[in-house]
Amino acid sequence: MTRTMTAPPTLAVPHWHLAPPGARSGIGEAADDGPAAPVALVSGRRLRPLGAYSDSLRFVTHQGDTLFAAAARSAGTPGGDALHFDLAGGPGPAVVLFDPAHIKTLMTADESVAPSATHQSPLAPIVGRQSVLTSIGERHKQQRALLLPRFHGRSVANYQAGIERATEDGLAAWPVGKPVALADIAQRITLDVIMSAVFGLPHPDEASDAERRMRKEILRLLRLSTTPVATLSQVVNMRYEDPVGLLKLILSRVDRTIYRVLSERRAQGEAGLRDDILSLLLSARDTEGNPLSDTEIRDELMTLVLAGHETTANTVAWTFERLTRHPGVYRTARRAAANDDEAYLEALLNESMRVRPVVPIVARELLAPFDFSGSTVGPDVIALVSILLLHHRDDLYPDPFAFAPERFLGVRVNPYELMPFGGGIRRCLGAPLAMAELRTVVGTILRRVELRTHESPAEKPRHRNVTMIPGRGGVVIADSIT
Ligand code: HEM
Repeated sequence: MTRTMTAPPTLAVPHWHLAPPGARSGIGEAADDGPAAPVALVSGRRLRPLGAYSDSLRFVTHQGDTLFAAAARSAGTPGGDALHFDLAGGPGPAVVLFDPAHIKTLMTADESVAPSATHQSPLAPIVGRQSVLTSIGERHKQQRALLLPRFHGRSVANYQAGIERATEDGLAAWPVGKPVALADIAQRITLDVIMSAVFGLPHPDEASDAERRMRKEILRLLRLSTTPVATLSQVVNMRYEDPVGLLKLILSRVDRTIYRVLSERRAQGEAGLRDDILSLLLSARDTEGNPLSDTEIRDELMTLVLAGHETTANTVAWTFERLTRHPGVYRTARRAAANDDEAYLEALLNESMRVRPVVPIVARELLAPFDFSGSTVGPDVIALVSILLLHHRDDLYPDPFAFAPERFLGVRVNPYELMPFGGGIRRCLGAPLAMAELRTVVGTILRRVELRTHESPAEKPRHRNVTMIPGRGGVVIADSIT
């Protein structure tokens, strides 16, 4: 991608997602000369617990608006290519990065000085502390090495038939002529795919009673997590490593069903071993020959099921939320899908994940001082990579708020300029599976479903745990399905 600089920013709307296609973000301006001075996003001014909590809540619920406004304010000032803040009740002092050079420094740093901070994320109390997502160091390396082969190359090809079957089922259940939240339809598809990868179920109908109950409880957990009470519970849980309050109550129901599935499979012994991830975990041994405990397996399963389906489903929903508001792009995409134009489909998915990254932020812990363009940051600071801001830099993406898949045609993507799957040794484990699902689900919908385009305002992004999802689930109306 080329860097070009033009006029000052014109993002004159209260919410970033309503910015017109020609608006500039202001992010990516060269700094004036002068000593680098970190720019405060939230100052230490408000030290009263209530003020701190309202800042935390605003950051959780309006992350994009907060960051875009702060980044535009500081753009072009010395040190303005990073934002600093400190939210009491949150992770403590933090720096927000959105410059590819800073991000590369961070992502390629040794894990001993910049480990993942996922164990402090809102997901940690839910998935537990022993999973590939939340562990660090040697344990993370082992967990990742164990699981990686299941999410790469040939293994993903093995899931293809399941992805196609789940997509067919999803289309069959889609009512014509009625508004539907595409996230719901896509979620059923991606949940089926990940459940069969994890639990080896050829079809949901063939699941045992315990497995069906577990699926139901997981769906209930997801539905509850969209409510305002859940957002509040998320803020409350930021202070604790283990779940408390409402979250604890909800999780204990889900956990009971997971442990029931585990004991069912353990009881089946050799006969219970299938070609699935649960079997892999049940037969795994650590360096001393000990099997994984039930809690360790539970944490891993919960991680894979949660990380593995909601993200993908909401990427499908965002893709069509954008397409139905851009009739010209939608027509081009349908033609491309009908002609099996894989390059266009890939560019479309890149553009969709650029403008609406479902995981808008990833975190690392700075255990040593880091130099970001002359500002020394750390130790003991959380570095948050704002994927959302990175993806809207004027210098990398001219007209950053426009939805233009062709910008990615014939372009070799730089991994520090487009990073919907994060980066470094913590890059999304399931990215190849996610891409396979997205190609099939988005491609099939483009080919077989005629969607009504419309001019209603963009859906408001809603922040749920670590994800940014379409506020209404990506509402679309199918005029016909063939
Ligand atoms: C479009 C869909 C998806 C998106 C946008 C996405 C995004 C991400 C991101 C941003 C991270 C954090 C990376 C970092 O810290 O640098 C991550 C981690 C992870 N994702 Fe995904 N993901 C998707 C689908 C999946 C799927 C299908 C799975 C399947 C199991 C999965 C499993 C994981 C796991 C296990 C991790 C933790 C990796 C580690 O810490 O080593 N994700 N994902």
